[in-house]
Amino acid sequence: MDESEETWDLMIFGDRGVGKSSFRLKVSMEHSNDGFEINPRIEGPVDRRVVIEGRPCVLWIDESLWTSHYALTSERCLGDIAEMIRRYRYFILMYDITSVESFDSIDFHHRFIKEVIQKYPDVNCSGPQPPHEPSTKKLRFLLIGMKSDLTDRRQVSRSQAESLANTLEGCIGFVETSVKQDASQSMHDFIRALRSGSMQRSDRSNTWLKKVFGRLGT
Ligand SMILES: Nc1nc2c(ncn2[C@@H]2O[C@H](COP(=O)(O)OP(=O)(O)OP(=O)(O)O)[C@@H](O)[C@H]2O)c(=O)[nH]1
Repeated sequence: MDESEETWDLMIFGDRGVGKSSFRLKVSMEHSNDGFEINPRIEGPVDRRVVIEGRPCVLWIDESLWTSHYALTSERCLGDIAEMIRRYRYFILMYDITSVESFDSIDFHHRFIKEVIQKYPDVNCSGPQPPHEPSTKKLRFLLIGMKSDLTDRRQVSRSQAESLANTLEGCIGFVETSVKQDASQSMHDFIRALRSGSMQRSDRSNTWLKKVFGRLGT
């Protein structure tokens, strides 16, 4: 890997059927003509090279596959889940705008991630990426309302989602998107916001970023 490349590792959490795989596939396909490496593999993390604000980076996007099993999960499985989660520092909390149940589950997914990381600080991660520090303070979340094209079936309003994003610890913003629009844009906005965390407040000309950084307290 080019040393000037940044790596952004993200994992998507959300109920079954909210659109996690579709989102990853869409981001993957949208970048297939960037002139960078093409990896059509959708099983396992999507590893995609992109250029954001003129700087090359690698998006490493995975999704949680255990969603429906959390409550039934044994201690041993929870350890395995912790091992996976600790390879990621950035999380997308995804719901479907046509499903209030999936929206109601967001708080649960958010707590689950933090609790698992706190409970298993010493898991042995032997995968391709080293584990991150077991600190929940640095975790960053983006709330995504998927299927925004299905407005006639909407059950969750934008203002409800904005309120939730404001209350979730570590959540830096909220966007709605769908496979029928540019899904990568939300990804890029998220990464721009994370990347600019070290910028001075006066550098932040973008209103959306101002909102985000106001929340980060930087
Ligand atoms: N209209 C519309 N349909 C979508 C969108 N995203 C996903 N879908 C559909 O929603 C269904 C579920 O999408 P998936 O991507 O499989 O959802 P998932 O969260 O990965 O589901 P699990 O793997 O079961 O957890 C599929 O039929 C998709 O075609 C979207 O933005 N708009």
